[in-house]
Amino acid sequence: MEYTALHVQLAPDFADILVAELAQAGFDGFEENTTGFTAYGESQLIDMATVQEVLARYAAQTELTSLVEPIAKVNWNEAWERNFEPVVVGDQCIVRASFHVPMPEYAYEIVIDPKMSFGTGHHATTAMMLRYQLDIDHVGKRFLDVGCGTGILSIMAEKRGAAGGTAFDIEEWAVENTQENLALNDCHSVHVFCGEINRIAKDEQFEVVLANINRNIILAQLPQYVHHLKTGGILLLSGFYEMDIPELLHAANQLGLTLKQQQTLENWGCLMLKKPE
Ligand SMILES: C[S@@+](CC[C@H](N)C(=O)[O-])C[C@H]1O[C@@H](n2cnc3c(N)ncnc32)[C@H](O)[C@@H]1O
Repeated sequence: MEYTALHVQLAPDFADILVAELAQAGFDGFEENTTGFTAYGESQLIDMATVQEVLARYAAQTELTSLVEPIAKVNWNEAWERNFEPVVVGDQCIVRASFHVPMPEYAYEIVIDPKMSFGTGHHATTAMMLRYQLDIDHVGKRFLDVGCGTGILSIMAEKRGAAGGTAFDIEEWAVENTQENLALNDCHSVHVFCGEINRIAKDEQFEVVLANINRNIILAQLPQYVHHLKTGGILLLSGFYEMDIPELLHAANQLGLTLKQQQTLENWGCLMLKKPE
């Protein structure tokens, strides 16, 4: 397998948004440094025309330099061990890697070895999803984790007392990583598969649906999330920008959902929605 590394230097204000756009163009690993970041991805999955368009657009707005380099292999263990600091979410939860010292003083200690998957709690969208998971009742409930990445939201759901759930992702490596991280956290109630939401049985419903993906996928799949959500159930959404909230709320209202809470962090948005009884 061949990989591509894209080294980018730019003003920090633009980094998060650019990372999101590059992720949509096929890059799936990001390593921050003091002047920018390096994006990694499997060469054949990267849409280089889109990448060039995106870089040109950012270069017109801010000082940006970039260098594309083919690389044989990414040593993810080295990359994330260099960069992964434990991250505190709310005041009860810590997300750390397996090589950090245990921190049992936190009510929810989540151990993540992310490798190439998204979802360490460092990203604003994951952090906001986790914060809302600390607010909602999971006890005895079943959940659906759409786009599970590292599996972090499923781990939190089980630690919060959920009876079990289903997690899936379109990326095989994310599914493998979710399975590894579930095992690291002694979570055994989650069924994980590689694929899309249409693989969920038509009549299967969940009390909690978690989807931290992106604006376009959420808008396209919202009817399916609602279909698989039990009445009285909670849908948590993130992965979109603050400016997309009105459009997403409108779509959610059209489908009969009511807004319970909303939050924003670093220009990203997160919604807590309810399917009325
Ligand atoms: C922003 S990450 C979120 C990861 C994790 N759930 C979190 O909250 O940190 C989005 C994940 O969705 C996956 N994904 C993208 N499109 C998808 C789709 N149509 N169906 C399922 N997963 C998808 C990506 O591979 C990625 O792992």
